Formats: sequence, structure tokens, C-alpha cells
Amino acid sequence: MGTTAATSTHAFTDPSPPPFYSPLGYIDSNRFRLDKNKAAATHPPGHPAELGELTTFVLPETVTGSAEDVHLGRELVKTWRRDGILQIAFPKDLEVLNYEIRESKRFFALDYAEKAKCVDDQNFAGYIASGEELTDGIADYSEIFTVLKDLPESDHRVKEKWPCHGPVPWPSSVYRDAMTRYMDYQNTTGEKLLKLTSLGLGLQDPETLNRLTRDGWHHMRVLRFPAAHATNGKGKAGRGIGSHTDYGLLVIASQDDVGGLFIRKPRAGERYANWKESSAGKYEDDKHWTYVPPMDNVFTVFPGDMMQYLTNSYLPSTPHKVGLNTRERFAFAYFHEPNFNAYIEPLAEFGGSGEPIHYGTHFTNMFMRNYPERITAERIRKENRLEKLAELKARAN
Ligand SMILES: O=C(O)CCC(=O)C(=O)O
Ligand SMILES: [Fe+2]
Repeated sequence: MGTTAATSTHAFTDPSPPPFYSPLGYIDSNRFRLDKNKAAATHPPGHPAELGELTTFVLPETVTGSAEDVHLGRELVKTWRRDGILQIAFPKDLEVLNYEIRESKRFFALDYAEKAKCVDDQNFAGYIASGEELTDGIADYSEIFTVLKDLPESDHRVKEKWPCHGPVPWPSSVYRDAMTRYMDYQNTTGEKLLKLTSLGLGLQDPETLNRLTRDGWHHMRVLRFPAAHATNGKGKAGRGIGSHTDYGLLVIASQDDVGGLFIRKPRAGERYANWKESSAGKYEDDKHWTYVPPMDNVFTVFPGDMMQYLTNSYLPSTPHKVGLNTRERFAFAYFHEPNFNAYIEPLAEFGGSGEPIHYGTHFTNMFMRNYPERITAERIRKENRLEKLAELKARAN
């Protein structure tokens, strides 16, 4: 695979390209060739980094376990291990994405008072104002709408006061519809990617990873970053989101044409284990970062903490951060996750030993840390809902 030349496209640069079918047909590799000058011009100021040239893949319509799928899965795994991130192509004018973007911009354009109503004391979903989120104890400038599992009061988990479980405080049914459709689309993408990953990792049973995500705790963040000169003085100059790793299996994200995302490639001697020692803030100000320039019609994909734990760090969780740019920026991050009550253990193929991690506990710990003052965190503390986690763990064993 090309690493130094222009963006390489899987179906074209491989010496023996697999004859897989994609909904796009055979794509024109020029469409995913990076214009370096244009890309460099979008680099947010004050964040030293190399320019990333990512590999772009086309996913097949269905993953059956064919020889082509195994080949593609191996290439995905190889690329994550080398670059920490890759791109997957999607068709132009993807309606579910356009709808989601349009409605998200409409939401962020509402008055602050309207947006601020979108909070819930049982579910961390809803509106997060600029300066409210903390990463490594420092305020982020991002303004966010988070979607988590939307559960009615009648759901047994809500009745039993499981932490983080409750209804999503939607601003409107139109927004609920737009986000639900988009997340359903990405759920399908996530399932395909997990099957390809299982094949690429050589797991005996290619359904191993997908089995963890039954009734998965998939969630999503829609983010608006103000321009660097238009902040409210609550965070660190130039910082959009501090460096961190995400919590689950895979992150599937898209961004507009402004630019702001930086990732850290796997580096010899650097180890993260976010479930036991926070990776937030690590190396935030050094220069070993890779800038991910905006590109049309691609999602970026990288592994999260649980993928790292499952594979005994063969696929490490990719550290990333966001810098503010000279213009406002929008980004859309979908998180493909295990079931809240899943136990994550290193796979037999990767050594198989290690304390099981209760995913819901990891998730709850992370949200309590990021939003310690939110009414949701207050209610968890007031009602001792963290104790519920211990009970759930005991029950699952
Ligand atoms: O803004 C981005 O591109 C990424 C956002 C992010 O890291 C997150 O929401 O966890
Ligand atoms: Fe993230």
C-alpha cells in the first residue's frame, strides 16, 4: 500500500486488487487523492503536526466471509496498526448524512435558552454548552448535542435506576428522526466493519465482535466548534477538545471542510490504558501529531478502548484532539459500542487473559469525569447509582 505518494485507494493501489463490489462501483482513485496545498491551508494554527495522507477503502455491500472480505479485513487491520486511522468512502449526496447535518445546524442556531432545555437528569444525552465539557480537567470549547440510547421511563433499566439510562431530551421529533436514521445507517457500517475486522484479525468465529454489540450502547456526538477568535473565555486558547481516546469499539466520524482533527499514530514505547489510567491530556502539546485534513465523501474510522483491550493492544485506541480553526467547524462522531452490560475480555487469539472490563462501568466513569457538574452526574451521586453497577456486574457473572 502506498504510504508516501498521494492518498492511496485500496481497490486501485494493491497489485492484485480484490474484485469486490462496492455500491459505488469501482471508484475513481483521483476522487480521493489529497491536494496537499489545499489540505495544508486548512491546518488549524498553533498545533504542530505532520499532514496525514490516509488510505481510503470501499466497503462491500455485504460481508460474507469470502476471500476478498478476508483480504480487505487484513488491510484494514494493517492500516490501523500503521496509521491509527483510515477512511471509508461513501456515495455522494448521502441523504441520511445531509438530513442529519441540516437539522443539526438548525439546532445549534437556536437561542441558548432553547438549547439549554435539552438536558435530562437520568441520561447524559442532550446539549452540552461550550466550556461545559472537561478533558483532563480543562474546559473544551466544543458545543455538542449527544445522542445516547433513548429509553422511556417504562423501560425496566430506567425503572431499576441503571446509571445513564433514561429518555433523550430531544429538541424536536424532526431532530430525533434525523439522528435516528443516521445512527441506523452507521450501525450497519459498524457491523460490516466489525465483521471485516474479525476476519482480518483471524478470529476463529467472525461473529465474535458483533456478538458484543447486541442492543449495543451506540451513541453519537454532533459538535460545533467556534472560530478561535469567537470563544467565551472558558477554555484554553486554541483548544477545541483536549487529547483523549474514545471508549468503545470503533469511531466512525465525518467533518465539514474546515479542519481541526489531529490523531496520534501508534508510536513505539507509547502505551495507553484509558480504562485504568486516564489517557486524557496525554502528550497534548508535543509535536507528534498527524493532522487529518477534510476530504469529501469519506468517513474516518479508528479503534476505541474496548477494541484495544480485546486485542491486547494489537489494535490500540487512537489518541486524538481537536484544534480551533479560523472558521466555525462542524463534526459528527458516531461511536459503535458493546452492550452496556457486556464484559470485555482479551480474545483467546490475543492471549486471552486479563480482568474482564464491564463496559457500562467504563462508560459511566468517563461521563462522570467529563461532566461532573451536570444534573445527570448529580442524580447518579445522590441516588448512589454507581452501586447499581456493582450489582449489574454481580448479576452478569
Ligand atoms: O471533532 C472531531 O473531529 C472529533 C470529535 C471527538 O473526538 C469526539 O467527539 O470524541
Ligand atoms: Fe473523540
